[in-house]
Order: sequence, then structure tokens, then C-alpha cells
Amino acid sequence: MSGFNFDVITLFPKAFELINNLGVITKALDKNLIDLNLHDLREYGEGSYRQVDDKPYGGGAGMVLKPEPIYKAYESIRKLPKSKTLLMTPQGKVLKQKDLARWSTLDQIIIICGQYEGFDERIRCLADEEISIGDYVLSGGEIPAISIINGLTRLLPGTLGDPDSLVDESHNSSLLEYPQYTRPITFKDMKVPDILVSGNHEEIKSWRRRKSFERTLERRSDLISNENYKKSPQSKRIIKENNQFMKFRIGNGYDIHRLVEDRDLIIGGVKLHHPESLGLDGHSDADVLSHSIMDALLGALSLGDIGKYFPPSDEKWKNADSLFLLSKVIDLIRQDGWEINNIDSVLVAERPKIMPHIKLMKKNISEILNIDENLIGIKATTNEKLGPEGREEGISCHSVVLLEKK
Ligand SMILES: Nc1ccn([C@@H]2O[C@H](COP(=O)(O)O)[C@@H](O)[C@H]2O)c(=O)n1
Ligand SMILES: C[C@@]1(CO)OP(=O)(O)OP(=O)(O)OC[C@H]1O
Repeated sequence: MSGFNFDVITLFPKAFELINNLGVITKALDKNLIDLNLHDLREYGEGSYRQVDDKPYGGGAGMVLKPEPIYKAYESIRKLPKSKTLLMTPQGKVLKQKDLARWSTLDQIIIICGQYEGFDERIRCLADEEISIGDYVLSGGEIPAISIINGLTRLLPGTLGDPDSLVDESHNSSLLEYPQYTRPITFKDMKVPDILVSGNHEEIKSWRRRKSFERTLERRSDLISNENYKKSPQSKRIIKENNQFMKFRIGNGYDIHRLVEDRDLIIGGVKLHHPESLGLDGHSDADVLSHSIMDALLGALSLGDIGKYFPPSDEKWKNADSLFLLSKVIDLIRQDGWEINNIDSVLVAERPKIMPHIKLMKKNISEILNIDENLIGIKATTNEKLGPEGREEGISCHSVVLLEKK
């Protein structure tokens, strides 16, 4: 019986000698569970120098692998019924455990090892899939090919002594593996968790599931995309407990104030003139822009809204300068290590024209928040004479902020 076939087209067949010293693969080769056929590209090179590469058309540094030797090598390989051809290139799709599992049901994988300086574009059409092993560049596809051979071989029936070791491991369930311990029970004051020596298998299982989830959330939260994980009550609790690992939070704020006579019209700390001499009514200076930004900041961290910190019932805040209130809110946000990534606001006002004052509003807010003006977006729109803003009964403002944990 012939095993799973790996056919590798490479300029450096000697690189694969390493494989013979990797336990699992050595065993698989010995037991004929896999066949490793190396196709030395040099043998298919052209002329007396066995040339395999040439200068790129259009100029540029380095040499490019020619198509003819690769095609010749490829055509010399006997194709099995269930076969796939992979081209190793940093431009390929990043290898995932599920790819290895998918390929493990085939009879044959043909791997074409690219070279870092590049290969003729026409070589790509030989491949069913282009694969990279990460976002970095190696000198050639040999080491990535060895990774694939290693990862795939250990999935083949009969290669691992204990097939159960495939069940729990990292990336199988798209969660990372739980922490593992072996003897001694205490090493340099580090003790094996009591639960693992309790003998209670149900509790050990549940501890491992929880640790696996926590570890993934902490190190690779990008892997937790499966809605099932997020929905389970246990996962919900763990996500809540691990909120400290969240790097970003967004917040949204809205405020509206009435336009009345005998009040100043202050927006973003700038005193504007309304054609009818109207101003904004409120307990404070009624600066809708500052208010909506404060609510967005507080909302991002689930800290309530400005009314909670500066109650309108408190005389202290009568005619308060909203930029001062904003300085208090940002102190609260920074207390816990959060920093503003950016702010975007839109003012809704029929009149006056806000556009000419935006520069000064940005300056005021950036100084209070101690952030660059470029991180603040302020826009204005009329409400096309619709609704309270359109009838000039009031001016409103909407803001969003993105916070990042530093
Ligand atoms: N109070 C306002 C309202 C609008 N602008 C500027 O005018 C532009 C056109 O307004 P629309 O409502 O028709 O979108 C708008 O893009 C703003 O630049 C303004 O300065 N002050
Ligand atoms: C800013 C505060 C300060 O008392 O009062 P107002 O200026 O009325 O503004 P509003 O957005 O209605 O309420 C929030 C209050 O905290």
C-alpha cells in the first residue's frame, strides 16, 4: 500500500534532509504512511549550466525563476486521483489548521517552492492554491513546505501514537490549547493547579475549556469569531470577566438645546452670532458639541452620561463652561488607561454658518483634550428646514469616539 504522496519541486532538495530528523515524519516514512518525492528543479534547467532563472523583463534587481523548468518538473510528476498543487509564496493565503485538515483527505500534495526574488507569473496557473506561512519573507518556499509536510503528516491516520492528542490541541477548535503540566507537582515555587490533581474529571474538563477560552481571548481574540462561543453563558461570563483585554471601545453621544433670546450661542467653546440674535438655552452654557463629545466618551466606557457627573439640579454647574466639564470627563477616561483614537461630530443647525468657525472649535477641543487637531472631525449640516433644527427651534449635535487602551 502506498502512503500519502508529497511531491516537492525545489532548487534545494538537501533542505528536506531536516525532515528525516523530525520524529513524526521519520516514523511515517518508515511505516510507508507517506512518500516524499523530491524533484530537483536544477535537473530540469536549460543548457549546460542547467539555468533555472533569468533577469526580469522591465529591469529590476534579482533573478526570476523561469517557467519552463518548473513546468517540465511538474509534468514529470505522476498525478494521483485526489491531488492538489500548492505554490509557496508570501503572497498566498496564510496557512490555517483547517487547510491541513482539508488536505489530509487527499492522496497527494504537490508543492512548488518559490524563491524570494520571484518567479515568472505564468507559474501561478499550475497551483490550485497559493500558500504563505505568515506575513514575513523567507529566502524560499522550502521551510514553508516542510511546515506543511509536518503539519499534514501528523494528521494522517497511524502517524501519532495517541490519536487523542489531536483532539484538544491549539487551533483544532479554533481556540488555543489550555495550560499543560507534568511532574513535578511543584517546580521553583510554581505549583500545578489543584484542580488538575483533584481526580475530578468533569471539573478538569470544564477548567480546561475555560482556560482555553481565556487564553484565546487574551492572546488571539481574533480567533473567537464563532458565534457559538460568544453565545454560551460560560463564554459570556468569561468575556465579561476579561473585559480588560478589550483594546478598543466606541462611544456615541447626542445632545440638543433650544434656541432662545437673551442667551449666548456657544459651540465648541466659540461664541457665534445668530442672525436673529438667538442663543442656546441650558443649565450650563449649552454647548451641544462639547456635550455630545462628553457623552460619547462616557458611553464608550459604559460610565453613564454627563447628567450623572454634572446634575442640572446642582447650582455649581449653572452657566458652566462646557470645555471645563470636558476636561473633567477626559481625566476620568484617562484614569483607567484609555486614550482617544479619534472623534467625529456633526452639528445640525439651519443657521448660523458653522463652517468658518470649525478651525477654532477644533483648536479649543484639542487643547482641552490634549490631542492632535487631526484626530477631531467636526462637520455641520442644515436639517433642510425639517424638524426642530430645521424650524430653528434648536441646534443638535451627534458625536462618535473611538478609545484605545494604552
Ligand atoms: N449651520 C450650518 C449648516 C451647514 N453648513 C455648511 O454648509 C454645507 C451645506 O449644508 P447642507 O445642510 O446643505 O448639507 C455643509 O456641508 C456645511 O459645510 C454650515 O457651515 N453651517
Ligand atoms: C451640562 C448640564 C450641566 O448640568 O446641563 P445642560 O447645559 O442643561 O446640558 P444637558 O445636555 O441638557 O444636560 C447635562 C448637564 O450635565
